[in-house]
Amino acid sequence: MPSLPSNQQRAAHHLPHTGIAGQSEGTFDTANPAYIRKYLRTYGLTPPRAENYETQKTRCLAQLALKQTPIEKYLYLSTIRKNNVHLFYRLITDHIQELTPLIYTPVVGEACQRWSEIYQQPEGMYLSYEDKGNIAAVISNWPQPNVEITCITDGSRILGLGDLGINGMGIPIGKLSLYTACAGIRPEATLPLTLDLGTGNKTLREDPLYLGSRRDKISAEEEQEFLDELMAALTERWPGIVIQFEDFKNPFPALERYRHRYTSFNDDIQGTGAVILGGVMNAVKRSGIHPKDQRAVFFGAGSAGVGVAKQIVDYFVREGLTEDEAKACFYLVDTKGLVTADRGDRLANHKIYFARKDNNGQQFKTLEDVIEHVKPTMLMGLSTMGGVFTPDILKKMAEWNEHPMIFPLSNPSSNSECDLETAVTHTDGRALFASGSPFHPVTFTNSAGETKIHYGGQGNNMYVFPGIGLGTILSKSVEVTNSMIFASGEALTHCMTSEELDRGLLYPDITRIRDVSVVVARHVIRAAQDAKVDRETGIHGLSDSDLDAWIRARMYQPHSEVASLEREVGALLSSIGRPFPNGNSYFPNGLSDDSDKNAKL
Ligand SMILES: NC(=O)C1=CN([C@@H]2O[C@H](COP(=O)(O)OP(=O)(O)OC[C@H]3O[C@@H](n4cnc5c(N)ncnc54)[C@H](O)[C@@H]3O)[C@@H](O)[C@H]2O)C=CC1
Ligand SMILES: CC(=O)C(=O)O
Ligand SMILES: [Mg+2]
Repeated sequence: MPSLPSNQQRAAHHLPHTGIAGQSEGTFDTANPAYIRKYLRTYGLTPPRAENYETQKTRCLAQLALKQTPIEKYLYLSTIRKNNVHLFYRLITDHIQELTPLIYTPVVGEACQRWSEIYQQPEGMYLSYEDKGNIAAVISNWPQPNVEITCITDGSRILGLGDLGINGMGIPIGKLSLYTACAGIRPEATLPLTLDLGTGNKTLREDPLYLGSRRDKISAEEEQEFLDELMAALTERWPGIVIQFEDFKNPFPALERYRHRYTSFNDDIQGTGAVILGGVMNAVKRSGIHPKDQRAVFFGAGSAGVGVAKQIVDYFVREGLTEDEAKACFYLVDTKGLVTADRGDRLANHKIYFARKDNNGQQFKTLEDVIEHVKPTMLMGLSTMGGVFTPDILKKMAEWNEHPMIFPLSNPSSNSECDLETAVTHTDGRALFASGSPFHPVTFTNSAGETKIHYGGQGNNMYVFPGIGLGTILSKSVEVTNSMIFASGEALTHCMTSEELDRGLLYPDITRIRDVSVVVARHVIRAAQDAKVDRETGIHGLSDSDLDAWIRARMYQPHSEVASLEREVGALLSSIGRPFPNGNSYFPNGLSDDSDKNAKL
């Protein structure tokens, strides 16, 4: 007769509660019925009543409401994730719109600024420059055996907040929480990773509470050697792992070096490029202006600015423009003004592609000058400079365009180049608007006396990276190709409902993000198949609806965790000829099988 699992087997199945994100496995879930608690050996360790999800949620939301500050709310939610990971994800998925700003931008920005001050528990892995030569050994300390995706930062450019060193850990944790909440990647398959490679932030280095090394930032060559060892160590331990780079100050060299060698992508260049591509495709359609007549001013010519501009070039080329014609639609601006070939400074490599050569020796120093010169149809903000899209600039955009595209994309909210209300007010309610961080809807009466509620789109890579990760994992792709990235952004245009279009949205309603991630993942899988980088060949012949169903069946559902535990225990009981217990009451006869005497409560 098959025996009940030994304590060791149970322990392996339900890893001990160490406080690492994703590890609590619902062990102490107050929704677990008594016989499950007995199976898990947690009977008596939680209050007696087995409650339903709604009751749990009511309590959590009431406790959350009692927290006074955003950081208190952030910490409260982190504690729930630590104590009961499934409850955390039930809360987030059921209240995605209200709770995402607390675990992601904008509040994660403040959490990172204060990370060493508010630190309470381990939630990810830290690797230091001193670990060079031993990275594989350190990685072997990560207790979860089956990691499928990691998000890595060195903290050197956290949102628009600058170099925060290891305090940037909030970002990998927040991003990976969204992989789980939005795309159903199992929590224990995610690894938040922060590199302690020194920091150029002197204030942090001198802060006695700072939890990272006091060294100055290592050189680019040292960083490359470190990353070479890290990439090899990660794939050695978890072959097939998807590696997402996030919030590095200069991410271009690593992207070029690893994109064809590892299953990796850069979220700030590629994920942002894709998500804004999706919003721009919708906005261009709405504006009625053909791509050849579009003129785009990008305030900010860094990783995100260049990544976004390049994706839109690809889109314009697909719409019939030559690459030169498409490129000519873009005017990039950095701290020194319009990026031109003859500006007199040595341009960083990533800017050279977009450097203007048609300026006849004239240089344009300020955003206002560039705007007067270009009279753009779209204005993108990826500069980290809050409030630079002034009422004057917005009024001009509305003078020149029936539907000006205004995309202040810098994070967090305080760095947004303008807010929704300012954009709506100074364009007489005609702006096509998307921002990196969310803004509340605005009610506005225009000059014709019409009153309308305006909803800003959230042009944030969170609409695509979860689906990119899911599609890449499920298709077992060896590489994340440009075509997979483009497909993820284009997928967003296929997700809009007629009701969302009527509301003037450029992005699907965030409450539908899990459905959206399925569509994004499907498009990513199809692109991987076309590029022949996938290894999951069994799904090649599936129709779209069958592929969607196949994807959904593989997504983690936090609402099904108790049920799946019940199935597990039920199968175990029937295999040893025990009746399945009725209701939540009591485990018949206790777990007193001879093979596992200690299991008896
Ligand atoms: N909405 C989204 O999904 C995303 C938003 N972002 C946001 O975009 C911003 C920029 O990120 P990255 O491009 O990665 O940073 P970056 O540091 O690579 O680039 C910043 C760019 O802004 C320019 N800039 C800075 N101050 C300026 C000033 N006073 N005047 C003119 N130009 C100025 C810099 O010259 C540089 O070209 C950040 O706030 C980040 O949060 C980044 C990725 C995704
Ligand atoms: C959203 C994001 O990735 C950023 O602001 O860096
Ligand atoms: Mg980022």
